[in-house]
Amino acid sequence: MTGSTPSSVRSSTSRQTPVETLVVCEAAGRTFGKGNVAVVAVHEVSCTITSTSRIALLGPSGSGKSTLLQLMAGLDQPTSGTIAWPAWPGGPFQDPSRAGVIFQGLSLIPGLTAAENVAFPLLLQGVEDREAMSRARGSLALLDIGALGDKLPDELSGGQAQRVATARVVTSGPRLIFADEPTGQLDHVSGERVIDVLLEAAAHLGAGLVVSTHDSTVAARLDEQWRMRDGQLVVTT
Ligand SMILES: Nc1ncnc2c1ncn2[C@@H]1O[C@H](COP(=O)(O)OP(=O)(O)OP(=O)(O)O)[C@@H](O)[C@H]1O
Repeated sequence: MTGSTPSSVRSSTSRQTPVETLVVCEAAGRTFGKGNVAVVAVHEVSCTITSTSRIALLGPSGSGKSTLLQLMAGLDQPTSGTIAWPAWPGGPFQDPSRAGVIFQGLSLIPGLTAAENVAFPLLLQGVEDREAMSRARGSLALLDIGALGDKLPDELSGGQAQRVATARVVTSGPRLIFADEPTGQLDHVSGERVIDVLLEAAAHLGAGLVVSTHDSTVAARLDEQWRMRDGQLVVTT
């Protein structure tokens, strides 16, 4: 992206640390259900995410991308194998300054405006109201939706809500950013903008970034393209 570092991100502490291992999956698997109805969503995946990882996760619908992201974010538990977060032995759980997830579906808090939704994790971190709202509005502007700060989630289109969710994650300054098809509902220009913001935030925060996508143009923006098929990570380039 041309231009300066996001102000909302810039105001977070800059982390110029060496490469750090953030997630280690060892033969991790996730099976839903039991017996005849069991679905193996993720099968024996071994991989490592570091603070400099910029990974696109590709694969057909149902291949296990979302499930793997949820496992790596600590939002779900493997039914086989292990997942570890060396920097946080207790896991990144529920801490927006550790891991941030941009979900596929709607994840905004209904009663809060777009700006309040973005500011919310900052308030939880103890940032003062005015500062939190200012940083929230800065992030919304960065994603070209600065005019929507006072709208409620149900007044937003799917693509606008997706960008608010992106703003919320990058503003809270996580060390791991997981984005599940963050450009799925966006036109090309808006999608490029979202990827710009994610890459800049990851660089500034020293955060590992994993983006699941069906869009090869989006995938090409990331350093590595990982492919999933039937729950397995089949190619890592
Ligand atoms: N909570 C669940 N209960 C039962 N099955 C599930 C659950 N979540 C996912 N699955 C199944 O696990 C498999 C992998 O799903 P997942 O959502 O991870 O795929 P995906 O690659 O992200 O798909 P898409 O590209 O469509 O988002 C699918 O067969 C899906 O139906």
